[in-house]
Amino acid sequence: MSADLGQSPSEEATLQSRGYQLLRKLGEGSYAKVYLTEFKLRENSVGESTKSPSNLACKVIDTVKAPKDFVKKFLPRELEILVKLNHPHIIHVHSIFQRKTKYFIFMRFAEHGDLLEFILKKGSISEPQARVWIRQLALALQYLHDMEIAHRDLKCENALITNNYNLKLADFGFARYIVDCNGKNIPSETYCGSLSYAAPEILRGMPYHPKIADLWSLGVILYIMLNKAMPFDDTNIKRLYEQQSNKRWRFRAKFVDVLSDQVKKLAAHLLEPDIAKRWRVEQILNSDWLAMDPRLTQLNHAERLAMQHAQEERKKYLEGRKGSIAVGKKKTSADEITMLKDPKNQHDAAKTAISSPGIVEDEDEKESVHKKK
Ligand SMILES: Nc1ncnc2c1ncn2[C@@H]1O[C@H](COP(=O)(O)OP(=O)(O)OP(=O)(O)O)[C@@H](O)[C@H]1O
Repeated sequence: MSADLGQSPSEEATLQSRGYQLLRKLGEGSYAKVYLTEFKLRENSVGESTKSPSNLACKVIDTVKAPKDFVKKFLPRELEILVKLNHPHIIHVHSIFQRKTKYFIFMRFAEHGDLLEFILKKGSISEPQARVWIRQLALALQYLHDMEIAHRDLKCENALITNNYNLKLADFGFARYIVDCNGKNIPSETYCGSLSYAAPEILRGMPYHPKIADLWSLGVILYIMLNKAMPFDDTNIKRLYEQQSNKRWRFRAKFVDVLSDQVKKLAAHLLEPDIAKRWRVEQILNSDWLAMDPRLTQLNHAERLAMQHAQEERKKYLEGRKGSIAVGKKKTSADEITMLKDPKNQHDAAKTAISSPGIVEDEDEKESVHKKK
């Protein structure tokens, strides 16, 4: 057993025969561990690698170690949603395997880790950089919401940063479809995610609109980016709710004078306790703040393609729920492995992007990016 990697020799051998080798642990969540992985594509008849190895991240979920509720309810939803997503600002899932009690989700490796780690290491985010990243998250959210999916766990730890300083939304462990097959809204009743990012309507404990609650969490992320601090004291739920409802938050003294009125306005409209008044994703994308960088007012090719994809997927979903994934139902023999998402036969919206004049291009994504100096 490779203790650090939590792998048995047979598991290691099975993954290696498919070209995957776990290298080291990158992070850990409630029921999953994430590892840096080397992937060697085997293409010729004698099984030799014809391409240089690439790095991926692998999220390993052991259903034996997770609670029943998670395995029966949340994990199947996460897998069902992951296989459908294809957006330049959502972490690209390369392949998904099941072997015995474990699920292996191989995805793009984000070299600069998550946004929380980044802020803790490098400090608060400059306003121009926050503008690029909030736009990327807002577009990812618009895509999900167009597909009638709510994320329900938006937080800095679930926003990953690539080598080119692009932000990718990750972790769909609490995501769910929010309409039934007739397109009727199903309000959420389960409290999900992290308290610090939870909207006041969730804390009230009543059924809530998950799309609107996602926008509150985005407001918390915006605040954290700009202040390197949390907007509210969350050590006591009652106090947290009271602060949220009475808009008792402010920008830190050392930032308040340097931040633009436009970003302050956006933060106030997202951290808005009244759900009827809280800004929707389109209002963020059309805000004066984003327009301060004219390059960010246009969609690039990949972003436009992804929007079309969302409409098609929404239609398919409403026509009938196809291809839902049954977790843990199938018994597999020692070396048998079930493939839930194949690395082949995928088109990657992120790789079909074209450039816009004046925008710094990413090697494989060609998105808007401001480099952190
Ligand atoms: N693709 C990736 N590249 C680099 N690091 C990653 C990647 N995916 C996840 N991580 C790291 O692993 C951590 C845990 O991943 P993830 O949030 O998917 O697990 P989780 O068990 O669902 O977490 P949680 O309990 O918070 O919901 C992330 O916060 C991040 O630091």
